[in-house]
Amino acid sequence: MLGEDVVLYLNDVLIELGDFNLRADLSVSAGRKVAIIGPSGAGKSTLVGAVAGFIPLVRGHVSMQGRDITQSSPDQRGMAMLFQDGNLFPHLTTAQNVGLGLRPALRLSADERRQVREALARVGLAGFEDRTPANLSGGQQSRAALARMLVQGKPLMLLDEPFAALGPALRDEMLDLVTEVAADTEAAVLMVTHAPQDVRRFADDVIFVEGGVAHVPQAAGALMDNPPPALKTYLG
Ligand SMILES: Nc1ncnc2c1ncn2[C@@H]1O[C@H](COP(=O)(O)OP(=O)(O)OP(=O)(O)O)[C@@H](O)[C@H]1O
Repeated sequence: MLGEDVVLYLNDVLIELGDFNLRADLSVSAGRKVAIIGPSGAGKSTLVGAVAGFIPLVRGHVSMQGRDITQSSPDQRGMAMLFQDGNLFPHLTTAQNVGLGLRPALRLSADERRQVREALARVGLAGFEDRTPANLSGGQQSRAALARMLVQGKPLMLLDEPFAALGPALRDEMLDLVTEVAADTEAAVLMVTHAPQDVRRFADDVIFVEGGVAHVPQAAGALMDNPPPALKTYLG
């Protein structure tokens, strides 16, 4: 039996995309920050896509907090997601983009509008409510997307290289903000990244994806200090 604090469980999962296969049999505990790393083309985005429900499984089951979501659509899975691009709708204001996290139809109550304002203030965007994304910097756009995750308050946040386009200092700021948002909402985080320094800054655990397998999460510090051969080769 799995412990009660397991938020995500991939049970004997097999994913196939054309000739590509990926296996995963692992769990993520509540509140853990997990980096997904591995060589290009190893299947990191595929793993996240399967967890999010965009890629069907050939075999196995995905559970969230004990609920089998294998057949659930992405919007029914109870996760918040952030991807590399396209996180904000260009025709909506910052406040509306965040409000979508509460209500897809955007008819917010006074209390929900207050939540949106508070979330924007929490990520350093007070006063930016009425701007559209085109009038925000890259870092501000990332902050707005994180504010949306904050109001969603889901137990799992999935991020696929959301800050790849930002410079190193800004990336560090955003990773710290993800940590704060996750702490506020007590969410676990699964984040794809290419950068070993991101792992050290952010992650409690690492899922190493390589050779057609998403390996079980291992403690980040010990793994990075003493990587097994395949990880050592990847890290260079
Ligand atoms: N729709 C598809 N049909 C067939 N093969 C696919 C499809 N999508 C991805 N693949 C293949 O699946 C493998 C894993 O791709 P994926 O994007 O998950 O890798 P990744 O580890 O995220 O890579 P990167 O670090 O370069 O972003 C690759 O070999 C890719 O070519």
